Amino acid sequence: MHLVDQIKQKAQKNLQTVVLPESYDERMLYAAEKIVAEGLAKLVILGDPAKIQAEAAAKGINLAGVELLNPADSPKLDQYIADFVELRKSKGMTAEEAKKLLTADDNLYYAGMMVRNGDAGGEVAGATGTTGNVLKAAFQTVGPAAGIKTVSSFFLMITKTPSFGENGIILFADCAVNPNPDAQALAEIAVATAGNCKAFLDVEARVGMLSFSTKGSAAHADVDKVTKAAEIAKTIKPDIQIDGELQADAALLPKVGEKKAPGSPVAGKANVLIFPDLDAGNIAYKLVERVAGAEAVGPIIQGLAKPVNDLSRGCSVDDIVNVVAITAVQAGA
Ligand SMILES: CC(C)(COP(=O)(O)OP(=O)(O)OC[C@H]1O[C@@H](n2cnc3c(N)ncnc32)[C@H](O)[C@@H]1OP(=O)(O)O)[C@@H](O)C(=O)NCCC(=O)NCCS
Ligand SMILES: CC(=O)OP(=O)(O)O
Repeated sequence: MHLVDQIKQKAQKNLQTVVLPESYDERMLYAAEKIVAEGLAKLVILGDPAKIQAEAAAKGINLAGVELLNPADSPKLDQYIADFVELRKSKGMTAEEAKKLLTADDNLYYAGMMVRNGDAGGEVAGATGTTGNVLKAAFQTVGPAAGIKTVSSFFLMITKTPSFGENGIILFADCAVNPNPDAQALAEIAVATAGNCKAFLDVEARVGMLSFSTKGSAAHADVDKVTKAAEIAKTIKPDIQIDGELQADAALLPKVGEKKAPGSPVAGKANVLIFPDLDAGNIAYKLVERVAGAEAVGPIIQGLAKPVNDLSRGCSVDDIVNVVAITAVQAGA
């Protein structure tokens, strides 16, 4: 069964509530109709209910079964304002500023406080909002899970070539959050993504730490960062199967892996690819999606205390449905 269908089945068996703040993006309303029809999650959509209903009616979208909630009219608003002021008091947060953020048109902070307070199990946004804005709101409301220093992200890249990764599926990280991770952060990204490889694919990760060099073929500080990150990852998780630095061809193709990195436990069969920075990760996922025709599911955020997941502004309705299903599964885990 296709991975996305497996995830959807899990979501259907344990119905969770997901909040969608971006009612002002019509793709969210089309996705909501599908999510309810497929029984993937209970939904709360934030915004002016009259406006949302009018938009849905004009487009022939059926929102029966979806809760519509205007943050400005919510009985929880005052409690959320007080909680947010307390949460951000060391940053000088005032009640006035908190109210402004929690009733802002993007609804991102209100959605985050719903997740923080358990009024929704998870959140999906980013069809309209930039990743930076979605993440800032999530960091400030939900925050990192205990013990996590580096929140990051991964994509499930479902390629058309079964010989790559795990039956064609490869986890790419970090493609959305950390612009320029140092060796420690890169190691934490690798370890977190290896954990999600096991969680989502039920197989042990084989992590390729990517670079423009394989096993010393080039000498540069950027290469040193990647080799150091691989070493740090082994100290965080001694049983992790990880190798680097590796070029992408050495990580993915057995023949090239044998030639460039003989004896590597990962070369030629990596199912997790860790990119050295966000330039590489974000550009790579978009090229593999758009040029090679892979399905790119994500970005799935890893390391937050509760699930908040992002989207690309170029997402389709089905992309939203898929990420909501993943969020619901995470919320129910
Ligand atoms: C994610 C991002 C917005 C964080 O920026 P920032 O300026 O640190 O944001 P904030 O200051 O609002 O951060 C809020 C808190 O989260 C923390 N934080 C930021 N990034 C973090 C990370 N990766 N892991 C854990 N905590 C993080 C901050 O330290 C801050 O903590 P504090 O409030 O206790 O001081 C920024 O790194 C970014 O824009 N990343 C690129 C996003 C992007 O454009 N991706 C490409 C498209 S997908
Ligand atoms: C994940 C991502 O790249 O998002 P966007 O395309 O919206 O910048």
